[in-house]
Amino acid sequence: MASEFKFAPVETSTSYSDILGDLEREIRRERPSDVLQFCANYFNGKLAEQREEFLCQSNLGPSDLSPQADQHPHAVSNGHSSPTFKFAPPSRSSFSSDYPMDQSELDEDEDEDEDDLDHDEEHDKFSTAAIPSMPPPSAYNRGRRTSVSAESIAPSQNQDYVKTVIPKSNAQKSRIQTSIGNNFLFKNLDEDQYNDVVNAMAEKQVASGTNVIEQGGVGDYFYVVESGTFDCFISKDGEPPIKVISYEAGGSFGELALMYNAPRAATIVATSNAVLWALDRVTFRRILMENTSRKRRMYEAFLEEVPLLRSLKPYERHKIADALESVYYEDQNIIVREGDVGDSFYIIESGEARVFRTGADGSQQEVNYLMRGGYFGELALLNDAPRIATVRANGRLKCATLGKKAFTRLLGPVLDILQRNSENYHAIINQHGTSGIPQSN
Ligand SMILES: Nc1ncnc2c1ncn2[C@@H]1O[C@@H]2COP(=O)(O)O[C@H]2[C@H]1O
Repeated sequence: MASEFKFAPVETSTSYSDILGDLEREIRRERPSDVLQFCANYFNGKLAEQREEFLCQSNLGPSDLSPQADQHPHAVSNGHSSPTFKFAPPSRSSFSSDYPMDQSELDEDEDEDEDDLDHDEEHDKFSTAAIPSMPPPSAYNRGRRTSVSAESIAPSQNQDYVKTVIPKSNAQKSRIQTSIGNNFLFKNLDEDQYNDVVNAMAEKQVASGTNVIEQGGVGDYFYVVESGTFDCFISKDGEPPIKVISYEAGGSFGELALMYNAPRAATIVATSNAVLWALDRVTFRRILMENTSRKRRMYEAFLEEVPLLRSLKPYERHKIADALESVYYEDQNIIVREGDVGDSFYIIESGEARVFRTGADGSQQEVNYLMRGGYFGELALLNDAPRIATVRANGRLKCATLGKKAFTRLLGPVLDILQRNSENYHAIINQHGTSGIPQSN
């Protein structure tokens, strides 16, 4: 880890009122819709210029500030539809691309130096016609934190917030509605919050092969996919980038850097021409962050314990956490009924459930018993077939549930385990003359 580099103050003849005068002129000229964000970016730009000036004066190059940069691969853009890479390394030693920080670090981090905003080259990578104009991005000091505070750290407590409003046609609004309708992060918004989010979103047309986010860059936007596909790559310790996940319509990415004031944890590349809705950092933090981090924290420990999900990477479990809903049942309540159409998958958070099948003589036979961490309801979803068993609460029961779409999208990596286990059910069927029963683990 590089030792912290301290900037010596640069002598400047610019007075406070000159600075404010310049800013005032810029604001009149640019007429930004988000004045606060514009000011934050403006001062960051100034700060970067000042530091560059200092670098020139002291004959330091950026690599002197970020010594790891040269040790990492910088693959070259080929400009075609295949992904292009240009990775910059995360600059914080505490940062891990699996998951940047835990909550205590987050709190500490927030107390310590609040939000910071650097400009990023991301703005220049695709059409930003719908995004309020920003000062030119600075390539300086990538991924390194500056201490310009852009917005409150406790977003919900910020009363002075200036809302971002990007005018939209009804057609655009309805496209946003469709895009975020399947995304769990937008569930439970009240009407005002929903309107604020729709108003703040900016449409971005992205050409295939574009790096929308670059690992190590600074977070400015959270993205929801309207159409097209994206791949996510992580590069670690000079090794070749590894593809960790793909996104399609309704998917979202880019939340981590905004939540944790951390460098971008991964590179996201468009694998087809695509349309994104970009939500600025201030609006994301004010409206979506609290709920997202609360849900991830809530399910984190539990999902780690679920045997089925053990092989998943932490980030894959976080995506599942975003999509989960907890449901409660009283003793003897039926959760799924044999013969019904299945639309949900269940993991037991607490309590117990008993599984029954109708035997050849029409009687109910108990065929399985499930406890915390056990799962059921996957067969109907996997096979697009009616439920083959009834599951009943044995005492009070709490389940975390995933709908069919989320199940298909998020449990892809454990599909082989699910299928293997379902073959075990068939062995049970053949042995006992009953149809298959979901196995707990
Ligand atoms: N395994 C992963 N680790 C970290 N980020 C990931 C991972 N998989 C997907 N991502 C997404 O990639 C995004 C890169 O930008 P962010 O760090 O802001 O947010 C990140 C996540 O939304």
